[in-house]
Amino acid sequence: MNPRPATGSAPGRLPAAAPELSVRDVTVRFAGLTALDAVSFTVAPGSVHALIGPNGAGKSTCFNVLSGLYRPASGQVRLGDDVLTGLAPHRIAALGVARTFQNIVTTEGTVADNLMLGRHVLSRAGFAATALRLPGAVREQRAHLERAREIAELTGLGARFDSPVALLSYGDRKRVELARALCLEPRVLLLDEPVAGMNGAERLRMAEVVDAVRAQLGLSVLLVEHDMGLVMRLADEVTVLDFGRRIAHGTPEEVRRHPEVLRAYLGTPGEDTPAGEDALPDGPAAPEAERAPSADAPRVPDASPAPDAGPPADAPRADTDPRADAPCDKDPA
Ligand SMILES: Nc1ncnc2c1ncn2[C@@H]1O[C@H](COP(=O)(O)OP(=O)(O)OP(=O)(O)O)[C@@H](O)[C@H]1O
Repeated sequence: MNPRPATGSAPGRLPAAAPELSVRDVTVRFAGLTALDAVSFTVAPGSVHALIGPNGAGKSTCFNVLSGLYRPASGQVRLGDDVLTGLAPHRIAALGVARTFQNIVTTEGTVADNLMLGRHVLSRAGFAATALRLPGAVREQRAHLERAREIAELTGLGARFDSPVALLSYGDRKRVELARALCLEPRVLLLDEPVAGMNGAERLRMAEVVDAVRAQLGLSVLLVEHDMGLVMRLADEVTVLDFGRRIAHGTPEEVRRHPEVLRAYLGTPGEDTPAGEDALPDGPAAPEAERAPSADAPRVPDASPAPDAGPPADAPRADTDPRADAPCDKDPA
């Protein structure tokens, strides 16, 4: 495994160029349910790649595999030459893969405090040196603080750097979450529904920030998002999942007219949509209950594991369980 360049020694430095993130034939099962079925895709260096699909398609499960929360039953994830499959979340983060979560958990401390938490992984000074305020440790802290401030500026939080997070608007707090992930100096950023719950202005702001981050830091972004307007605007490539299978892949324009994608989202076969007409809505996807049901299956699978053979009781649900933030190393099968 290639050790990651030590950004801790030069906290202001740009991260090394993003290597390719490759997901190959990844399968995850929860008891009898196959949440991911031999899914493959590649996030090209420096690109924004969207992973979309209706509720229950397997997007969060895929993120949990990529960030080390779940171990797949089979398949492999690689970042350049490094195999990520089976590594603990903190080791994956140290190799340059950072993620945000759907639910905001940040309510404590100031923006600066939260961003410095993100820098913690890169710190070289030990606890004692920091506590004793030895000169080297003080210098390092100062450099990290400077870098955290730069990242706050980049994400539009510069003026809020010393503000308590609890006083920020929802959109600002979501950007604190993004900025905290960026403080790890990632080469690949996994964004899990970054605009969920935001109003139109906040969505636009987040889109601008993601654009700026990609352009200025040169990292790759893997985006899970229900807001098709955002996906179409930001993504270079899109992979579409449905019931754990990859049903389409291509540019945003290609997937929005793909018959399988139409079927999955709208419950209608592709030929019902006149040529040239957009397949997917530009705004946020309609709530699941408002969508037409698929011809052959319910669109909201039962999220509960089978009572007799489900995953461990403490397996994190990234979308509902705050413990999903806590590093763990569960095999869901
Ligand atoms: N911890 C778990 N235990 C049992 N089943 C699970 C677990 N996590 C996910 N599933 C199931 O796996 C399937 C994929 O779920 P996942 O959350 O990955 O979908 P998703 O595409 O992220 O959906 P959403 O858009 O609603 O977040 C669903 O059928 C879900 O019920």
